[in-house]
This record gives sequence, C-alpha cells and structure tokens, in this order.
Amino acid sequence: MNLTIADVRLTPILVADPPLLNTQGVHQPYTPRLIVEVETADGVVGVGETYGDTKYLELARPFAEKLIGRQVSDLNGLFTVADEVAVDDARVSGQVDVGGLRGVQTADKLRLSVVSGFEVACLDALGKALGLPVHALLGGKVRDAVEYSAYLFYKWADHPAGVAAEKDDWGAAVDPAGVVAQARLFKERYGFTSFKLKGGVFPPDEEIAAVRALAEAFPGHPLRLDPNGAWSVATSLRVAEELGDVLEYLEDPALGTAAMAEVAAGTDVPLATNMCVTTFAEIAEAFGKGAVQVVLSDHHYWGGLRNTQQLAAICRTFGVGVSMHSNTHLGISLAAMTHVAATVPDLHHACDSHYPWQAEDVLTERLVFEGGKVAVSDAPGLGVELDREKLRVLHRRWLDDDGTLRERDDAAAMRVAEPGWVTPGVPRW
Ligand SMILES: O=C([O-])[C@@H](O)[C@@H](O)[C@H](O)[C@@H](O)C(=O)[O-]
Ligand SMILES: [Mg+2]
Repeated sequence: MNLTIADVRLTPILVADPPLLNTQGVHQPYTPRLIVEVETADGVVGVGETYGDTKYLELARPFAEKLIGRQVSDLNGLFTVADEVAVDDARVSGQVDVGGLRGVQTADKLRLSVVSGFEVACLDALGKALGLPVHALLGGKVRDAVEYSAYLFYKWADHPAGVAAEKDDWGAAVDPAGVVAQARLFKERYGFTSFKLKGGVFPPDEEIAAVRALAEAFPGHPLRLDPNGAWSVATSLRVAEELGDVLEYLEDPALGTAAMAEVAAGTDVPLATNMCVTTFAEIAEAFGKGAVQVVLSDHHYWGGLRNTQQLAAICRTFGVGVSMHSNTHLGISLAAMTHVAATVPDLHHACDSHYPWQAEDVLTERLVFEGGKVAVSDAPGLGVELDREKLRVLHRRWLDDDGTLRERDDAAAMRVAEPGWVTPGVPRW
C-alpha cells in the first residue's frame, strides 16, 4: 500500500443559499466553499471541505503544493506544513471575518481552517486505503447516530427582485407564526426535536415572542436563541430572565469574553459560544471567568477532527459542555462532523447544521437526517462519494462570478434590498 500523496486538487465552488437573515444582514444567493481532494500514489482519493473565501484559497494553494510526496497518514505533519505557509498580514490585522460572525481573526486560525479541509481529506483517503471508517481512525465511535438540531432562521421568501438566485421552498419567516411554521417543516422533513433560532435580527422582544411561540408549539423540546453577540449585557440578562424556563442555552448573547462573563454571572441560563472561544488561546480566560458553559466547536476553524477531540477533552476537564457549530456547509463536512461527534463521549446537546438549507451538494447521495439524527457510517473513510458532474457545475458558477460572491458578505447582500444598510454596531440592542 502506497500512502504517498501524488496529487492534490482544490475546487472552489459557489453553492446556492436561501435569503437567511442574521444581525449582519442576509445571506448572499450563493456562498463560497472549497472542496479538497487528496490522491495517493495508489489512486485512492480522499475528500475534504472548508471555507471558500479568497483568503482561504490563497493559503490552500501553497499548502497543497507542499503536501505532494508526504503521507496521508502524517496528520501531525499537516500542522508543521501549515506553519510554513505565509499569511498576508493585511488579511488578519484589524480584520474580522464575516463582520465577526466567525469570532477572532488570526493568522493561525486562518491556517487551521485550511488544515481542517486537508486533514479530513487525508483521513478519508487513509480510511479508504485501510478499509476503516474515519471514526475508527479517531479512536472509534461511542454512538451509532449523531443528533442535530433544527437551525431556524428569520428569512425572506425570496432573494431581492432582480438578484440571480435559486428558488427555495421554505417560504418566509419574519414573525413568530412564520418561525413556528418553519420549525414544523423542519420536524416534518427531518424529525428534529430541538430548535435553534438565529436571532439578532429583530428587536429582542420580537425574538422573545418567537421563542415563546416555539415553546408553546413544541412543549418540552430544547430551544436555543443565538443573536451573534448583538445584545448588551443588560439586554442579555433580560432575555435570559424572560426565557430562562424554556431555553436549553443562550448562544453568544453579548460579544466577547468580558461581556459573556458578566451575563453568565447574572443568570443560571447556560451560555454557549462559537464566537468568544474559537481558538485554544481563548480558552483559559473564558473558562477562568466562567464566561461560557458550552463551547460549540467548528472543526473547520479549530483545525480539524483531532483538534476537535482535543477541545472536547479540555472542555470535559473544566466541566464545560461541548457541541458543534455550523456555518453553511455541504455533505462532506456534515459527514466529517458526524464522525468526530460520534467519538466524543460527553456530547449532551444536539449539534448545529445548516445542511437542510443547502439544496445543492457535491455528493452522489445526500446525507439523511432520520429522527433528527445522522447515522454514523461504517463504510471506509467518510462514507461519501464525490459527484464530479455536480462539482463541475458549482465550480463553473464560481468561475463565472465576477468576484462579488467569492467572499461571504451578508451586509453587502442586505444593501441590495436596503441601500443604506451598514453592518450594525454592537451592541445593537
Ligand atoms: O449563517 C449564519 O448566518 C450564521 O449566523 C453563521 O454565520 C454563524 O456562524 C453561526 O451559525 C452561529 O451559530 O453563530
Ligand atoms: Mg452561534
């Protein structure tokens, strides 16, 4: 068996995305992702996926060249190689990613986001070569299915008139009744039993009313609200007080560790984050201050599946919960999330996933949620197969784009509907 990396292919794509609202604005009609393929000298191909904005591509290209001749089994070596890839300072100093939605922006985090795509591709190739599923390479699954939550968004029925976009069949959701109707659809289509609402879109009282409506429609079901740091400490505490009886946790109510610590000190509602703890360097302060009770790992920016396991071990040590964050992603990443989640013993919350919003994928068969869960595949590697024709079509879309959609920019998308729109200052309420 020859595990030497003989070829690496990078395919940036644009994937259709519905008009989902958040505190920054609205999703663009197409969003960038990067598909990574690693091929061994024996012709075994492993696939990975990560963020596709230009700054990730800029790093992925030199990184890919350095991998030729290395072993797909050399997962630790990926971090050494990453350190050799220069990050343009202009990409990080004073910069935020998607208006701050992905937390702090550092050179290391950019590198790790690139590493994760390659790590998953190497694990997939290694698993296929050895005849083992990825979860086995990570130490073995402790559960046969991984639970996900319905990721509810305020949403328009369509992208603004005149904008080239794919039509979706979810309809609009701009008030409590719309949110409940969307939740019912999620339950009907995928069997989800816990619900997360992306907040920070409307004044807090409207979002409180939406969560109350969800609690009435789905009594006893775990509920979460995530305004992406849009609220002041006082507002966060008021929301916690009003919804404390129905919330499983409140996610990033206020921005930054200091504000989160203040909120945490004033409420018994657990706080979750995918914004103030997104790197190992941020853990000590946040845990020391008791700022967060659940860390939502995103294996893309934490540096892959094995780093996610390390994060889970640190969380366990400090009595902090762990679950998973999601940003727009396709089936390769859902498969990767499912494999690693299957290996984490203390996973007590359903993971997030945007996957139901992505009608397009690059796989021959979509992953399926049954009863809100994805079954953990025991097939070699990730257990997914790349559909080259679908990949070609989505890549063509990326090639044809004039550059405007190659960077995620929710504020720019909002300006199409509201020309004066600027990214709201924080706290917004
Ligand atoms: O897709 C969105 O609009 C979300 O707001 C996303 O960008 C966040 O990273 C995320 O899902 C979250 O939980 O904060
Ligand atoms: Mg969040």
